[in-house]
Amino acid sequence: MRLALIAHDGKKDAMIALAADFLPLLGRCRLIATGTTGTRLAEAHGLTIERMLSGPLGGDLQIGARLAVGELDGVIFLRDPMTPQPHEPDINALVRACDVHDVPCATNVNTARLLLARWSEA
Ligand SMILES: O=C(CO)COP(=O)(O)O
Repeated sequence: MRLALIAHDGKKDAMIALAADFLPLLGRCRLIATGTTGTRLAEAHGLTIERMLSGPLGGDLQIGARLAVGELDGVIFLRDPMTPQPHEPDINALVRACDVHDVPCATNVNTARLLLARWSEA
C-alpha cells in the first residue's frame, strides 16, 4: 500500500492524532508526505516517510506527479477550508488528479478514518 499524507497547518495536529490511531497500518505502508507534514509525522511517530517539498513550494505537485503515473494507492489530504492557501491551484490539481485516476482521497478526518479502517482490514 502506497499512501500520501498531507495536512495544512491548521490540520497538522489532527493528522498526528489520526496517524496515532492507525500506526500498525501506516508502519506497513510506503509513505510519502509534503515536507512539514512528513517531518511532524516522523518526529511524532517514528514513521519512515519520503518527504517531498513543502506544499507551497510544490510538494502537492510532486505527489500529484507520483499519483499520475500509478505510484500511489491513496491520499489523506487534511485541507484547512478556513484558511486561504497561496498554492490553491496546486491543491486543486492534486485533488483533481485523484479524481482523474480514481485514487481514493480523504480530505477530512472522518473520511480518512473510514478509509484507513478499511485498509487496515486488507
Ligand atoms: O501545504 C501543504 C499542502 O497543500 C502542506 O505542506 P507542508 O506539509 O509542507 O506544510
